Amino acid sequence: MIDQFQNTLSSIKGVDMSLSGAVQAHLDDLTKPKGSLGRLEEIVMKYALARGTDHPVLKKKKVFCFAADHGVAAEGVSAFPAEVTPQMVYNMLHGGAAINALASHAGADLDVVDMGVNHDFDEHPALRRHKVRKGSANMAKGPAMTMEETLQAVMVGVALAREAHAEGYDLLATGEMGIANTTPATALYASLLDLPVEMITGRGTGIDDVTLGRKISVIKQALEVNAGQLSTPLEKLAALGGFEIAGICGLVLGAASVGLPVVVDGFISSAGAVAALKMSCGVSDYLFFSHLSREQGHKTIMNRLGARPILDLDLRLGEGTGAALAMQVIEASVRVYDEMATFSSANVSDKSV
Ligand SMILES: O=C(O)c1ccc[n+]([C@@H]2O[C@H](COP(=O)([O-])O)[C@@H](O)[C@H]2O)c1
Ligand SMILES: Cc1cc2nc[nH]c2cc1C
Repeated sequence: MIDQFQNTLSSIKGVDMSLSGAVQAHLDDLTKPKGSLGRLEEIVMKYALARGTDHPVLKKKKVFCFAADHGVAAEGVSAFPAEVTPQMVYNMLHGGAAINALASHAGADLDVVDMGVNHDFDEHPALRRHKVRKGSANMAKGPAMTMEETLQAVMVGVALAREAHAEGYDLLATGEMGIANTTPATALYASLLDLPVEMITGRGTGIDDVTLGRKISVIKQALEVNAGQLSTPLEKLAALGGFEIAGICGLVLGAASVGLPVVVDGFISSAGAVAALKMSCGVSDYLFFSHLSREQGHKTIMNRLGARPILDLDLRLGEGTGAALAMQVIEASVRVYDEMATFSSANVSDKSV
């Protein structure tokens, strides 16, 4: 498994920047003052470079919502009980979650991926069954996952990205569902980006002050207990992550390895993406951070990465909701690039006075 993982990393190549001249020339030839479509121009440039063409197409889109449970939930770090994880998976399979509405609005397909939910699910067309274990171990007492489990979960994400590429998808998005998962996500950020725990620990599903204090202590304890096994990004992911976070990390790596752009959802998805970035910096050419989560710390983390998320709507739900919305902005960027007239074709003067 480690060989497959290393092969994935070595197949990630940065984009061919030599295409940027042709893309910029087309953008500047469209009937608008230069640069006046602002970040839409930046977005279509990134999308075109990731796709390796100055005639990019964006038709097929898919959101992967990775679900898992977390042993650290037993420390009382969430406002909701762990049973909500499988209950929300059923809600998604029945079409009743926010991500169902927003993926449908974006014209994106939705796959729910069971990476490690503490429940046995029957087969369902929208459910991908890749359970590694029925929930991670409590990271406050030891590593959340073994190295073998971590690699297995990462390689599930890689395989899903490659399958989507083979099926002709143009753009992928991450999402997640997992009660307590802001706790491992925060521990990962603290370790991967060397950020103070207090500064980046937030209220997740809506915890009170007492629970917030406990959550901070639990994260610090996890960093201490696992201190001996935090040398590489993969070790950090194993000790402090979770099955859905590892799946997201794999989806990002797999997408980058086949030249497919991927839209990263909020606080927890970004942790999987940051793990992938630390494993291979070439990944950044393929990543769109969809939105700035309301979750405390996300702004600090985005600033640390030098990333500017596409949207800022005070979302803090996860599931892939912000990513589905941002897919529509990316699609809008590609459509203006593709559909607008040029100065010469529309007989509009391109000279400013
Ligand atoms: O994506 C976000 O920015 C986000 C921020 C806060 C909470 N969540 C969601 O809420 C759950 C985790 O919150 P918690 O309090 O149980 O750690 C999990 O199911 C996430 O999808 C998601
Ligand atoms: C109801 C509910 C829905 C969610 N969706 C993502 N995380 C969630 C957490 C809760 C509690």
